[in-house]
Amino acid sequence: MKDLETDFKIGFIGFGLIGGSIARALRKINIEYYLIAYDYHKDNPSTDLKAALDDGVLNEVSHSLNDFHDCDIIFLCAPVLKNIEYLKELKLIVNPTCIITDVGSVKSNIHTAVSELNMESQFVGGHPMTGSEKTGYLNSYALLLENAYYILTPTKQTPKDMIDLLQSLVKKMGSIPIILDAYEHDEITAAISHLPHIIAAQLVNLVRDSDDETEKMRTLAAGGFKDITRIASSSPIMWQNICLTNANVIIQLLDRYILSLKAASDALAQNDGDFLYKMFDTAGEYRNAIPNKSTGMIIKLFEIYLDIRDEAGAIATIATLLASNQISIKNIGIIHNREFEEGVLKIEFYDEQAKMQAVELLGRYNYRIHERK
Ligand SMILES: NC(=O)C1=CN([C@@H]2O[C@H](COP(=O)(O)OP(=O)(O)OC[C@H]3O[C@@H](n4cnc5c(N)ncnc54)[C@H](O)[C@@H]3O)[C@@H](O)[C@H]2O)C=CC1
Ligand SMILES: O=C(O)C(=O)Cc1ccc(O)cc1
Repeated sequence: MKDLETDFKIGFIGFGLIGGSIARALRKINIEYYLIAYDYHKDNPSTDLKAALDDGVLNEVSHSLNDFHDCDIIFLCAPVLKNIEYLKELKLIVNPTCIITDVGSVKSNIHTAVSELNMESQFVGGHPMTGSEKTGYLNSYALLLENAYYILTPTKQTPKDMIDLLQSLVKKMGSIPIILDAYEHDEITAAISHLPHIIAAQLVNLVRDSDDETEKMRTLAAGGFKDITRIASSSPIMWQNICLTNANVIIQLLDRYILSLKAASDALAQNDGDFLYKMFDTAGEYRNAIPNKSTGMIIKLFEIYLDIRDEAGAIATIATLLASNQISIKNIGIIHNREFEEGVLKIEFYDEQAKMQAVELLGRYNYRIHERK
């Protein structure tokens, strides 16, 4: 087995937010790695993959899986049902020493497929516990992986040197590797990830169906609603695949959740103040104890809120000030609903350093700045 310093050839099948972020992180680890991605679009080549070639993140884009025959590692980064479909073909192509890993949000299904294909000696399941509702290479960035837990689910037959190598690579990407059993993984992620995505989607659908043609609900939707429904903007195909492949575990939790909602409804009907108080109190206590910084499934937002004068050119002045100090803005916009956020202008930066520089600069110009803790 090669060590991490050598010139690996690393393949990607599926190259969006997660595949792109991993490739960017690998490129930072070792400029010599040869990174190749599969383009499954037969007719019109993917613009994302072209961009990655132009950026120097990828060395090669190929329409043929045969070009992956000499890969040292292959990352499967497509929707979970698609990842499984590639195993059979890869088995006929790759060397037995090639580590095949995936990044899918469900693990037991791919382990079952790997075992049926007798590929256990070269497979290690993977799942970076980080991400966002955004998709595609253009939204990817190496720092996405930093300080995030990265779950690895080796099989009983995965050689130790393959597990060690992948663990080292994960660490070098800035993530924190954790080894878990595939079934345990699926129970945990059903509760903390899969169920919340269903709840967020159906809550948004409920509001959408309750709104009338004046769309007051949509207009007035406040911070709390937006906080708990951000993930409703996630990729429909990705979440359809996740739900279909972890259905049994999700159903059990969903049924318990429905009972808990019924209990809340009964408490309201019975004017049961004790129940309602306890419901909010226990939830708040647990929620407040979830680590807020650096690790876990929390996307890192580098944003600030500013009070600005409601006059022409106010935003342009700030944008110019930042640009002339080489501080790039990722997003900028007025917050019309001030129920939650203080300040009316929201500015998002690419990283913590840019945010700190902006805070310092705008502070010097006497802008009132609010940071969300
Ligand atoms: N989005 C997130 O926050 C996280 C996603 N994951 C997992 O990562 C995987 C990829 O998700 P993202 O990168 O977020 O999605 P994405 O939508 O950004 O990227 C998926 C990529 O797969 C490609 N693709 C679709 N069908 C394909 C096929 N048949 N063959 C080859 N490529 C195909 C798409 O063109 C796209 O480039 C999924 O399995 C998901 O469960 C894991 C952790 C976090
Ligand atoms: O956007 C978020 O907060 C997420 O929950 C991202 C996410 C999506 C899927 C995963 O398997 C892991 C993380």
